[in-house]
Amino acid sequence: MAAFSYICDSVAVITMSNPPVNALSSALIRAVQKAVEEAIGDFAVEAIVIRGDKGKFSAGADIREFNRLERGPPLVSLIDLIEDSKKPVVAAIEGVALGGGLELALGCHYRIAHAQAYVGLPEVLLGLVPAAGGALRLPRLIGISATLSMITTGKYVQAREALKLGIVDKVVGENTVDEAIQLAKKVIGQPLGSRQLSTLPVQCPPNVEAFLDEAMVKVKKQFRGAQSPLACVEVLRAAVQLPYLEGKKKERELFQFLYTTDQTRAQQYAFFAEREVAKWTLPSGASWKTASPQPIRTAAVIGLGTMGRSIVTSLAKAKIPVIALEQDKKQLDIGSKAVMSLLDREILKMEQLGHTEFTNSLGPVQFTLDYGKLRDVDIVIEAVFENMALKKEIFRHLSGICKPEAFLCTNTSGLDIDEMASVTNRPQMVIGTHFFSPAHIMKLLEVVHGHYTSSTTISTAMRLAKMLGKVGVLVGNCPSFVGNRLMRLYVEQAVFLVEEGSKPEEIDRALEDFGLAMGPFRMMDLAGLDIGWKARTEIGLTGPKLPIGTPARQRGSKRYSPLPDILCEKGRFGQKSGQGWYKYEKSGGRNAMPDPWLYNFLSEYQRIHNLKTHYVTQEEIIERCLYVLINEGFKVLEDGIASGPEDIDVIYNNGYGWPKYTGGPMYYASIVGLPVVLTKLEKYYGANPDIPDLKPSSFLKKLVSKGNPPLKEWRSHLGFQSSML
Ligand SMILES: CCCCCCC[C@H](O)CC(=O)SCCNC(=O)CCNC(=O)[C@H](O)C(C)(C)COP(=O)([O-])OP(=O)([O-])OC[C@H]1O[C@@H](n2cnc3c(N)ncnc32)[C@H](O)[C@@H]1OP(=O)([O-])[O-]
Ligand SMILES: NC(=O)c1ccc[n+]([C@@H]2O[C@H](COP(=O)([O-])OP(=O)(O)OC[C@H]3O[C@@H](n4cnc5c(N)ncnc54)[C@H](O)[C@@H]3O)[C@@H](O)[C@H]2O)c1
Repeated sequence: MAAFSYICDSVAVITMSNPPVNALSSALIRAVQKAVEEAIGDFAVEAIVIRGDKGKFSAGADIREFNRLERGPPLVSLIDLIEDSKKPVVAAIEGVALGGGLELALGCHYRIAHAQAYVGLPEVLLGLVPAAGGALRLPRLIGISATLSMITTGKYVQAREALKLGIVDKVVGENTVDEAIQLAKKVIGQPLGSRQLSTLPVQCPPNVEAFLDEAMVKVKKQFRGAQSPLACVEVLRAAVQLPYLEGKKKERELFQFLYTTDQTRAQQYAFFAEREVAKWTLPSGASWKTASPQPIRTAAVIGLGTMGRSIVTSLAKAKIPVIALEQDKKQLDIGSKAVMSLLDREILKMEQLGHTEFTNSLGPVQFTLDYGKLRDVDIVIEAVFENMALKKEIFRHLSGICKPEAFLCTNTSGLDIDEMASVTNRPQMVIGTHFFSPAHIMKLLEVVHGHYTSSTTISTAMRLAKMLGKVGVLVGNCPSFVGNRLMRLYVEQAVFLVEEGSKPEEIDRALEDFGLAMGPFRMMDLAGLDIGWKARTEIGLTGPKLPIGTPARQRGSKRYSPLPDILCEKGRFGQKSGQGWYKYEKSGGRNAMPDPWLYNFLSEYQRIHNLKTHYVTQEEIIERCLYVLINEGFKVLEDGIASGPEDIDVIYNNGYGWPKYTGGPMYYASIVGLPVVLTKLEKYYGANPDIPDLKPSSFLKKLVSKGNPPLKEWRSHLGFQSSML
């Protein structure tokens, strides 16, 4: 840990060093402060350049220090010291300048960035507000509107966009530090007043108060339930209404308030959980440290339906050349048009952000019907219909065609990976890569490890996730894997509650108020009710394979609701057919409206089946839908399908619209308290003995009997004997 300096001509170059991301720990802040003071006091120095070691400026305040009691020197006074310097200070930004890192750069008088660098104020993603002057200096530099968009979303802005916005003064392709030294030399002796951002007026739109009121309404709607985006708007209001020094006080107050909330603790947990899951380990001892990923230089995707087309786009965005294959000319034409339109949209987005060279930097896509073209690719991702016989036929075929080193992946939502692997000549190189829709946007990749899958294959699939900018989570092979296995029970519980007297919109509202991006009924309507119907028909839960005489609302000894099947039989597939659990303005419409037809239909259904309805409270909706999901999470841990609660939380936070500010379902359970979750499950199971999924899992019971240990200790109570990983 050091901030070391050298003098080049009359320019002192101060390097911040705290691997791996030069986080501004107390020790680093102290070291930089000392180096800056020395440079300011040194007669031989006429200008200063601040840079980060190993190609990274700084990822901001050291989050690992957040929970420590002792505090180092404040970052705020270091930044003030830099801004007040009479000698010009230039930030040479390589890699990242995030949070406190960007705030430090904003304290510098000039900023030069490498073309590949990113800047941003992502504090909101940790449940905080920028608190080292970022939300006060940035609007003085780029205006309220652009600052609002950056600090409420926490988005990372690439150098060229940062240049367009005015955050940096220059973008360079190479030698960032040399360029910064040249600039520093050039500006020696020039007045710095206009470069000291805290002294400038805030750039406001005409009716700024109305603008901020409107922003508050929008942010409340967009980030339902999250506190920190609202605090970001408040901080901007302070920037507008108060002189800089008073604004600083307000910024500090808001930070200190947020700092004590459950939301920030949950979001920090979620941040570290995402890093934790990348460090996979198998009971065999193989791990992310020992296994070597193989290079992925080329890829192929089979099937260009909903998923295939967005997987191709995701690969192209990561600059990986792709061969896209379909079953016949008609599907190939449809699929290739869809891919080209997705790629065009990506290019447009990037051009709008100032990336003129982006067009050349998408991976090339080649469309074909010819399997022979797949001979030399490094990896194939199959995304055809969810049908085992078809998938096996394709895997058998690929096995004969692809080079022996090629990895064979399936995007199945939940079919058996081992069964597919068994028909190939390389079962150790077969793996599930379960993308989420739309694959070029959603951050999650569930990496499904089969019985035969080698550690090299796992390592390569996890590397693929990283190359695509996704979070890869390694899970074991069981029907529906982790995400969908839990989701099925949650959705089923919601449907049971409709049978019992609730309405789809009441259930959606309760769960959306809890913070989920979309309630279960709107989600089913969006995804298409026919998908689940097809799957249930295939396994004989409904349709012609269902044995004659099976009671309508029972399968074996378990309760079953035929409601979704009946809606499909009536052609109500959701948005695509203009009606499902809701009605829509037209087929393909998105505006979900409660449907009086459904109310009549439900009353009739309840009458026919002689169902007693009751008033379903918001509390019951939340508890039954979420606790059944959490209970299954404990079973997944018990079965060794996920290696820890963090894996489940990362899956839900990134693939299912779970509100990150509650940390994820397992973290949420730990906050509610496991004894509470257990008691409620016992109560609901007692009232519904025909819903065995409500029966508390033995792992949950074990944890309660061990005194409700904190989440980070759960793994130690698991043992590895049942691990499927
Ligand atoms: C009134 C009081 C005043 C307070 C002042 C407040 C100042 C400010 O406003 C608050 C902040 O800056 S809040 C901060 C705002 N900043 C952010 O939110 C930035 C968050 N960071 C990121 O977005 C990504 O990590 C990067 C894009 C930097 C690198 O991505 P990548 O290349 O894919 O790599 P990776 O795998 O992601 O990370 C590698 C390792 O680095 C670790 N680590 C990372 N950042 C850290 C940090 N700040 N700290 C500590 N550690 C940090 C990470 O855990 C991992 O460690 P491991 O032991 O190996 O597991
Ligand atoms: N739709 C989702 O939200 C989603 C999410 C995750 C995973 N999945 C899984 O992804 C897979 C694909 O799902 P989808 O929704 O994209 O299906 P889809 O029906 O939209 O597309 C499947 C495509 O595969 C093509 N295809 C069929 N047989 C083929 C063959 N022999 N050779 C080449 N192409 C062939 C079809 O022409 C079609 O274009 C399924 O396994 C599904 O379970 C779907």
